Parts: sequence; C-alpha cells; structure tokens
Amino acid sequence: MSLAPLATARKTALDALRPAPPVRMPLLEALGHFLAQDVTAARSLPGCPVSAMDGYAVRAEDTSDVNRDRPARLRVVDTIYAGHLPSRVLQPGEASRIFTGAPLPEGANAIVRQEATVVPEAGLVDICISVPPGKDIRPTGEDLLAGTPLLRAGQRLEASVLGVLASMGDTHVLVRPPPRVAVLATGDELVSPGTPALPHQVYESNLVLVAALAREAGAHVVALERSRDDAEALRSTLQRLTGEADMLITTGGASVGEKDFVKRMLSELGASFLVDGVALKPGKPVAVARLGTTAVVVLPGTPGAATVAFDQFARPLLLRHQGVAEERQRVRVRLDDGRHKQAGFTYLVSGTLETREDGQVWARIRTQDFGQHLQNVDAEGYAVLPPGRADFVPGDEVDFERFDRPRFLPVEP
Ligand SMILES: Nc1nc2c(c(=O)[nH]1)N[C@H]1C(S)=C(S)[C@@H](COP(=O)(O)OP(=O)(O)OC[C@H]3O[C@@H](n4cnc5c(N)ncnc54)[C@H](O)[C@@H]3O)O[C@H]1N2
Ligand code: MOO
Repeated sequence: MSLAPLATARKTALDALRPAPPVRMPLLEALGHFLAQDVTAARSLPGCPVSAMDGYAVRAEDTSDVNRDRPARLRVVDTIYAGHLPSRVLQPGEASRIFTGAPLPEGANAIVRQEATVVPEAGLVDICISVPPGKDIRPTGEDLLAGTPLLRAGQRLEASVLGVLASMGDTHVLVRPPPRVAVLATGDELVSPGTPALPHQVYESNLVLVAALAREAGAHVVALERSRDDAEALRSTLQRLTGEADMLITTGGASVGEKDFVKRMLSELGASFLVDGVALKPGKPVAVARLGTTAVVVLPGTPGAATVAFDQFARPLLLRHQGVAEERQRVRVRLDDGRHKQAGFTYLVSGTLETREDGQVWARIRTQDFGQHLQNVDAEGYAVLPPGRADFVPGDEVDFERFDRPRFLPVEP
C-alpha cells in the first residue's frame, strides 16, 4: 500500500467531487445547511419611521420649556397601533397616542414616552418633559437599508440567519441539498447494542458514531447497516447501498487482514480508488473511491481512527457536496507532552487548550486509549504533528486546529 501525504490525498479526493445543484428549501428545513447565493437586503428595517416607545407622537416644538409643574396640554387626535396607519396629520397643539413599532404620523417629529405624561381627562394629555426632534423615533433603515449586502454564499443557516431571511419576507432559501449518506459497519466480532455480548465480542458503535458525525456535517442519513466479514454478503450489501446514497461510508475491514474484504469487493464492483491509504495517524487505512455516481469513503474500524479519517475525508466531501469548504482556526501551541512519531506521517492528536500564566498557549494532548474513543470526548481540536519530523518532546511548538467557530467558504461548482 503506497501512502499518500494527507494534503495530497485530501486534494485528490475533493477535486473529484462536484457540489450538488442548488434547490430552494423552506427556511426551517434549511437549518444547518449552507446558503448557495449572496443575499442583499430586499427592504429597509424599519420600512418607515416608527415609534420606539409606547407614548405620544408630538411636535417637539410643543414641548419646549415644560416640566411636571408646568406641562404642555395637547389634544389627543388619533391612536396609532403597530401595523396600522395614522388617520391624521398632526397639527400644532396636537398629540397622537402611539405604541412601539407603530408608524409616525406626518407632522410629528418626536415621541414622549407615556411615563412622562398625565391624562387630565379623556382626549387630552399633559406632557411633562421637553423632547428634542427625533426623540424615540426609529428612522427608516435604522437597522438595515434596502440593498445592503446581508449574507454571503457559504453562510451556515443558523437560527439567527433564518430569522434574518424571514424578516426580508423570504419563505424559502437557496441551498445545496444535504447529501444522502448510507453507513455500513463490517466485522464478525460486532454485536448490536441492547443485546448480550460475550467477552470476545464487541459492541457495534461505529454506526451511531458515523451517522452522528455525518449529521453534524449536514448530511441526511438514509441507511445504517451491518455486514459480516463475508465476501459475498459484503458485495451484495455494498452494491445495494451505493444505489441508495450520494455517499457510502464503510467502517472496518479496511486494513490488510485476511478478512479485510471491503476494498477488494469495492474494486470487484468497479469502484475506482482516488485515495487508498494515507500517511495519517490515526486513520491510515482510509480510502476514497467512486462507484457510479456514489462517493465511497472507507474508514478503519477502530472508532478513534474512524473518527479522524471521517473528519479529514468524509466531512470535507460532505461539505463540498453542499458547496462549501471549511476553514478551521489554527493557533500555535506548545505540546504538554512528547510523542514518538513516524516521520512522513501527519499525526492528528486530540487535545484541549490551556493558556498558562506566562500567556503561552499549551495543548494538553491525549493519549490514544484502547478503542481510541475517549480521546475525542470534549476535545477542542487536533495538535497537528507534521510529516516532516519524527519525535516531539514536551514544549515543542506545533499548529493546533480548532473545531470551534470554523468559517465556511463557497467553492466553485
Ligand atoms: N498488519 C497490519 N495490521 C494492521 C495495519 C497494518 O498496516 N498492517 N493497520 C492497522 C491500523 S492503522 C488500523 S486503524 C486497523 C484498522 O483496520 P480495519 O479497518 O481493518 O478494522 P478492523 O480490523 O475491522 O477493526 C479494528 C478494531 O476496531 C473494532 N471495530 C471495528 N468495527 C467496529 C464497530 N463498528 N464498532 C466498534 N468497534 C469496531 C474492531 O473490533 C477492532 O478492534 O488495522 C490495523 N492493523
Ligand atoms: O492509523 Mo490506525 O488508523 O493507527 O489506528
């Protein structure tokens, strides 16, 4: 098995995948997906001058030199609720009762909040403070002017973004549809959770793990299946699942063991391999192939290795299908621990960040546990031990790739 460097393998795999054509989707359904076009504001917010307070719309001039002892008495000529239009133009000596969000009547140029007023009798109001022109009025476009660039293609559609689109009057949004993903776990030793397992058996945990990772990457999981380490059973399951999905992800049977049939069966079915083994730890046996129109990602069985291989290959492919490339934040850190390392390989070591008293940022890197499972729980990112070097000692400086707050950039279709 010739092992490609991580960066080369990723580029080869990604270059071969075209983003899906965009579709219009109802806003709520689009949660978590990615915008496929730039959006400019279709209207100003607010759309006309409105009151920012419950109170009275007045002419500011009518309130000069007043106080609680010497209020200005105005005639109340109108009541304006949010969503309703004024019925009168305000004349000198007049006020309109007005509520938050209601449009300002012509002739008025200030709002007096109701706490600064007294109603002596119906139809009259005493104004107890002086207000300058513009007071508590939200002018047209105060929040947003029509035509302002709002959102860029590639923007992830979080709740707040959907709210913004709805406030522009949109019911639908242009996104690239979520890829349909089928997941297949292989291995004779595997037993489904919820049923008894003997000591030599292993609870199957990759289906839920990989399906959850796929969902986190915006995918729609359409099938979760198991296969024994049996060439014929595997072949027919692989064939069936490729028909059902944009991406098939397998786990286990990816290495060089006698019963590691996955890659062999894919080849027999006519898959062409873009990547077959990567100088990456964990995750070395990962492969990416194409079978008809389906992208196939072969992950190692070891859960921790499957996690890293998914993160480095399946996730960027799923995102690219949705028209985006993820750019993670990278920070320089010092390693709190050494690592014995094979030169030529990239090691991605899960860890957390810690800023010490001297202001230096350190990565607390985690030891690979047996199933390489726990190391990923609450990890903040990967310390990237680059291929050009062998062993690392505590205090060595490396890049740390953070999982939080990535940027999503649109890719050219
Ligand atoms: N002679 C060599 N042996 C191995 C090599 C090698 O280069 N030469 N590579 C090693 C590396 S690196 C990895 S990673 C593993 C991965 O191999 P496979 O993809 O074939 O994985 P399996 O052998 O099927 O399983 C490995 C391990 O993970 C457990 N497993 C598998 N599937 C699941 C599942 N769905 N849920 C939970 N646990 C699972 C399985 O029981 C094994 O313990 O190969 C090395 N060998
Ligand atoms: O590279 Mo394997 O993927 O060490 O666990």
